[in-house]
Amino acid sequence: MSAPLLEASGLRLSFGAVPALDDVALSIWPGEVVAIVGESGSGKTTLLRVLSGLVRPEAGEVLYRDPAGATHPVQAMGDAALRRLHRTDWGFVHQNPRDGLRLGVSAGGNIGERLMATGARHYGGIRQAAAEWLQRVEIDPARMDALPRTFSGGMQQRLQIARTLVTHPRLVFMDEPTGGLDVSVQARLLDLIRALVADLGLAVLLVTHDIAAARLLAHRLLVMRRGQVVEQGLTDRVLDDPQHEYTQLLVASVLAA
Ligand SMILES: Nc1ncnc2c1ncn2[C@@H]1O[C@H](COP(=O)(O)OP(=O)(O)OP(=O)(O)O)[C@@H](O)[C@H]1O
Repeated sequence: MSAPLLEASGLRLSFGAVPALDDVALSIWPGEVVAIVGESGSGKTTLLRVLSGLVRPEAGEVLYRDPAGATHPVQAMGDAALRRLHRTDWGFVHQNPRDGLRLGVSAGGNIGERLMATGARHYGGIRQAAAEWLQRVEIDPARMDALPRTFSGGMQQRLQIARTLVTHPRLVFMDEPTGGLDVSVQARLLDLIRALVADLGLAVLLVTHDIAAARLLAHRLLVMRRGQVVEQGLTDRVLDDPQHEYTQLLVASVLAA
């Protein structure tokens, strides 16, 4: 009955002699969390950027299905339509919160701005929603008027997540959302992401080199190596019974670490 939110096929992109994407296909359904794992340089971030329309592939197609069920080739969308999509039905959580936040705007403003971009106008209502979202991501609403630069790295990342989710996107792209944080902070953030994803029924495309994070969050895994998907399947199947030699190495190196 349901159909994929996003369907990609035949994606290719090279940087010089390096094939960052080599005939990649992928679909994601509503409410599904798909992790893209692989070593550094395997093409994960490039794939996320192509899927979200930020970078154009040399070949292949990405189809976006809107809430009414109509499909649109992402690469043919104009800049304005793509920007609107990124503010409404899609969200993007960057590894570095500074890439997803406005540092000169208060914490509440960072959340409120997204709501205003989707048409909210009532100041009291926007402030109320911002306070609720701060609470939801475990930031004291009393910090509403503080600037994000006065926040710790973990708090900034939680604020970026609140700013992204406040407009209830159906699909969220996450690029190493816990990268660069202390291990204890990572664990707490992963738990928070897991709870929010389940509560909101979000579909998430998660890029990570952290197999434990993929195991915790993802229903399905894609393993990338040198621009190709070498293995994919349900998370537990791939991690407990890896078929491809490279996946076996990846899993073994984590277990040995
Ligand atoms: N803008 C660019 N210019 C030149 N080469 C690039 C560019 N972006 C990516 N590459 C190359 O494409 C390949 C894939 O890079 P990508 O960043 O997608 O890998 P990744 O799996 O996300 O790695 P990491 O985990 O280190 O972020 C790498 O060899 C990288 O050096």
